[in-house]
Amino acid sequence: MAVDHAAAEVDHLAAERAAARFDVEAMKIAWAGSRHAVDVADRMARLVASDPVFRKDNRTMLSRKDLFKDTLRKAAHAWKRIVELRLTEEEASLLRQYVDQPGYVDLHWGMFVPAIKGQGTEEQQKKWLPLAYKFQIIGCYAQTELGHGSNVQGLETTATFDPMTDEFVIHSPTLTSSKWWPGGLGKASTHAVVYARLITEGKDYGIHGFIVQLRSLEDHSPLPGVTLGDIGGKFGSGAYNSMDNGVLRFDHVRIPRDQMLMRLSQVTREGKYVQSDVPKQLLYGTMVYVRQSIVADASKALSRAVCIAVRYSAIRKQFGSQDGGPETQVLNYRTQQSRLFPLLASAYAFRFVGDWLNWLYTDVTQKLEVKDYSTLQEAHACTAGLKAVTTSATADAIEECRKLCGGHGYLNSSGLPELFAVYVPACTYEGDNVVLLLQVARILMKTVSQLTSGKQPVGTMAYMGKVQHLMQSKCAVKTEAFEARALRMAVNCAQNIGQASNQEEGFYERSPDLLEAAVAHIQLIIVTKFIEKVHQDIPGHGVKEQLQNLCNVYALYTLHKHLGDFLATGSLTPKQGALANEQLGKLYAQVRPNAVALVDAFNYTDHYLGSVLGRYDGNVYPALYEEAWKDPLNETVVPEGYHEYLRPLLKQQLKLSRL
Ligand SMILES: CCCCC/C=C\C/C=C\C/C=C\C/C=C\CCCC(=O)SCCNC(=O)CCNC(=O)[C@H](O)C(C)(C)COP(=O)(O)OP(=O)(O)OC[C@H]1O[C@@H](n2cnc3c(N)ncnc32)[C@H](O)[C@@H]1OP(=O)(O)O
Ligand SMILES: Cc1cc2nc3c(=O)[nH]c(=O)nc-3n(C[C@H](O)[C@H](O)[C@H](O)COP(=O)(O)OP(=O)(O)OC[C@H]3O[C@@H](n4cnc5c(N)ncnc54)[C@H](O)[C@@H]3O)c2cc1C
Repeated sequence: MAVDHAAAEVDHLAAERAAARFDVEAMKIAWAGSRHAVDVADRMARLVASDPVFRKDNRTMLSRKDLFKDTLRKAAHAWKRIVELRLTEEEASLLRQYVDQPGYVDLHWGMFVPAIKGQGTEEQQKKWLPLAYKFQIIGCYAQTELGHGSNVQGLETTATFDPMTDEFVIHSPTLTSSKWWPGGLGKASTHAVVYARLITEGKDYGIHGFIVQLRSLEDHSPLPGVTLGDIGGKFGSGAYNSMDNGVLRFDHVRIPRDQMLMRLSQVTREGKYVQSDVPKQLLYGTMVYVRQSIVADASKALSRAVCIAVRYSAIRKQFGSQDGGPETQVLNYRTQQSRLFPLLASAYAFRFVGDWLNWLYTDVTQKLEVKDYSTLQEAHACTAGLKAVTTSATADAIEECRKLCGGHGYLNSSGLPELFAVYVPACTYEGDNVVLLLQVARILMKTVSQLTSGKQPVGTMAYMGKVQHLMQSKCAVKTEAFEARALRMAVNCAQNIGQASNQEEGFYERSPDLLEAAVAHIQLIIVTKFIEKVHQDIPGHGVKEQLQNLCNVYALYTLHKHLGDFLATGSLTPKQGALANEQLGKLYAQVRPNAVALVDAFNYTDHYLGSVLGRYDGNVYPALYEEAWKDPLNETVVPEGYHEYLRPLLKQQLKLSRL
């Protein structure tokens, strides 16, 4: 009976796949970006999935110590494979992604190396990068302190130049100046890029980066004057606990002068501070780089959750049978569709805006090389804003996917609890989302204030130049409604701030509204980039149509969810709002037969998904049943503790009942 039932579920996914109205292989290419991208990702995913060292199904059952050791083992094994197989940078980075276990390597490659590349001189790069590339040193990014994370200018660690010895003295003057949070710092790193206040000739020049060795390269013990360790267990079982986020204190630790990252500014042998002719914000360049990669990462995390929820919703049946006929797949419920399909559309939306952001980042970097700083603000606003909007939406969506899977979604074996626990700090790290949106809002206010002086906004702000038209128009076209909403919200905020006695006070008072204006601006960017994508030539039977549908779903769902904004700003009439909702229902019906194929296009292996509910073959129930028995609690039939705590209790009850 159980076996028959399982076979029927497997057939269900086959039937879903057969019903799809587009070419899945071509959609894989549209999702990944090219045939090459599909092939290389597929190869790396299979390499990881087929290697027993990379097994991760027991991860949530490991103690913190075992989990950490497992992470070290996986990282070392991954490196061995990368070297043995002579993998390219692209292949190696994909391999690490598919290993799918947060660890020191993420910060080594993701922040330590980029910080040296972005802020080190050529000479410094020549010295340090080869060591890092060969893992002769392991580095992390030590910026945040116990007392300050968001307010980078408020950091307290000092780097005081000593002209007598030509050294900097790195010191933690207070408890709150202890470095706190850097990943890889707690147990693994030998070096760090440390951000500290540069003091020379008695003057504080603010925050600068320094390369500091922390541990002996012989026996890994902390160097004299360095105190360091792990900051303790974090949210969720397994999850981010594989990472050794650390604490670090310095007691007058000396480093040579040439370990200050000197691309942006220098200290001479005599102790003179020299500022290069580059904007000082380039100090924040590593954060900009990581924020853009976090946007690409959002679509990965979201698509994994959606893949699990869609496949399981096609398998799961509840109600709907009369006189013993088949029950309804929960995917057929309109409510399930209206909760799930916008998330599917968001995964595609974030994927494409992530690609565009990567293009923008590359373009800005090339301009910086030739000292063109004109697009720096645009890069900051787009990376900060998109990082904030996509990570918040993704964290919420993973939790929604858990609920969409009912009770079984709460099991670790569904993969969703761990995915959520690993993902949710993305709303905080690399800039708290609210803090980042307020940065976007500042730039919006600056842009609005310049409109009257005739300065034409450029890039993603260009629409604000159509101020006359957008403030008055009735919007018939979808993008125009998004533009009008964003602009009118920004202009409202600017007018309200203008009425305050001083600008800063006004900004502070209006910050909740500013946050919403920033979200509106960023959502406009996401919608615009999705539309631009579907206007491109996209090969493959039915692929463009599916993407067009998803683009409409994303835009109309966003519009529906924020209808209050559109109505309050007069960007849409209530009637248009109601029509949009009607339309959305029709679009869901078009997505329905394609849903399983649309998540197949992500091309994830079962290993990477890590979910019994999201299995490609749909064989969910036997897998769930089998998985339960693997829990250490089931190693014995009678639990440990029975003799101490259950038996005496039960015997006591027996005695009492005999009384
Ligand atoms: C396992 C899953 C991993 C998934 C990740 C996937 C991929 C990532 C790859 C690798 C990474 C690996 C693992 C990732 C895991 C964890 C990593 C976490 C690492 C960290 O977590 S690492 C610490 C990050 N910590 C922050 O993120 C602090 C946030 N806090 C700030 O960032 C600033 O502190 C701010 C901006 C709030 C205020 O700063 P402020 O007070 O100095 O500035 P102010 O507001 O006065 O602005 C003055 C002028 O600078 C401009 N401006 C500001 N920022 C700029 C920028 N970035 N670029 C260009 N211009 C900028 C303004 O627009 C203005 O311009 P103007 O003068 O023209 O108006
Ligand atoms: C898993 C994880 C990994 C990390 N890895 C690293 C790392 O490798 N290296 C590193 O240096 N750091 C790392 N960090 C630190 C991280 O970058 C900071 O935690 C982050 O920048 C937020 O700063 P905070 O903790 O000071 O938050 P706070 O700024 O203290 O935020 C607390 C609250 O105050 C609000 N708030 C703060 N300022 C304002 C404002 N101006 N206006 C309105 N509201 C405000 C925030 O919205 C939030 O609600 C990591 C953090 C985590 C969780």
